[in-house]
Amino acid sequence: MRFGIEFVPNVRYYELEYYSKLAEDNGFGYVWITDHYNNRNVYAMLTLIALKTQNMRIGAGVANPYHTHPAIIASAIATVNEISGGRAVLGIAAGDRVTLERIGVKWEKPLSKIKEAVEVIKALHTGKPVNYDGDFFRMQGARLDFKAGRIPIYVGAQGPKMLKLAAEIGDGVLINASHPKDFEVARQNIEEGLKDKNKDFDVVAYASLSVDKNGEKAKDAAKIVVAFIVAGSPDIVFERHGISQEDVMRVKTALNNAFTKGDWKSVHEAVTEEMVDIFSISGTPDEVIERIEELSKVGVTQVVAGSPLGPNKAKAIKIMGREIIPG
Ligand SMILES: C[C@H](OP(=O)(O)OC[C@@H](O)[C@@H](O)[C@@H](O)Cn1c2nc(=O)[nH]c(=O)c-2cc2ccc(O)cc21)C(=O)N[C@@H](CCC(=O)N[C@@H](CCC(=O)O)C(=O)O)C(=O)O
Repeated sequence: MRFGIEFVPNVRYYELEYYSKLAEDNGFGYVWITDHYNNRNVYAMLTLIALKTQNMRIGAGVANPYHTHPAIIASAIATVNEISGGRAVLGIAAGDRVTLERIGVKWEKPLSKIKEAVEVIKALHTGKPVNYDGDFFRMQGARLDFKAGRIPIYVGAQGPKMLKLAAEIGDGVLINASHPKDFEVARQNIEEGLKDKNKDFDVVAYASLSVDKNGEKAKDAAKIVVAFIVAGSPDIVFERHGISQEDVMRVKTALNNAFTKGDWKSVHEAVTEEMVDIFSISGTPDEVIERIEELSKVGVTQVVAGSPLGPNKAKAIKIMGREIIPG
């Protein structure tokens, strides 16, 4: 099992630098930085981490070809690859529709857009001149004037068609999920995409994780993040896990109250223990290990620890290093 960690660059750069170094010192093999226009720039942060770490693979988790042209993504991640001595990985996905529409980006045809973007990026990374005539992207003799090196491309995917596409075109897939049931379903689409392809493929559980010696404290710390995941999840996931629409609505209403009236306590009350179990990997080190073992049984090959990591971030990273990530 590989272990990664996700950071959202909504903190000062020196905090991100500290936590990334701490993660490397505690055995994490991958660090993934999210990409939203309103946060610090993903490539600038990846460069900072490249300069401050030695071994961890460092990735955009995830870029999108809506607010950034794939030629720029190709160049930017290749630059990080050069700076890091060949440690870059690229995560790419359709982007967060609400965030993109806030900056007037027309968000349509995500499957075709991702397929074309990955084709363009791969072509540019060969170093040869690229001619490409797609529905979204056109290239006439485009070429990077520096060596990109071999950069694995992972696709962020939740839905069946995107999961299949990820397996067809990618080196791995980043799935925002924490429960084995979701990976059992995803695996069918992945296997369909992998058919007659002879390649290593990294199935990544890009999960909300919260660990502490005190399991209840850990689960409680996960509740706000879980509330956002619940609010953004499709009905098919609630049906799969038997979560009632009433419970979902209670969370959405509570989140709304939190934003309008600052009442975050009601969010904690609306998020059930069951939701924490389904939408996060939370609890004591033993409980986290148990879930990781369950995920491994359904084909997960990398667990990425996403927010909140624990009631205390630094302590949680050290607990992961000491008690969860094998020596
Ligand atoms: C678009 C959506 O794809 P999805 O992969 O299921 O979900 C989208 C999310 O993965 C996407 O929003 C990601 O960008 C979210 N995301 C992040 N989004 C960000 O903006 N920034 C991040 O840093 C980020 C990190 C991240 C990490 C892991 C991860 O899994 C996702 C992450 C979907 O609806 N897929 C359907 C296909 C929809 C479809 O058929 N579309 C047709 C027609 C649609 C039309 O007519 O417009 C088509 O594309 O041609 C499916 O897979 O079945």
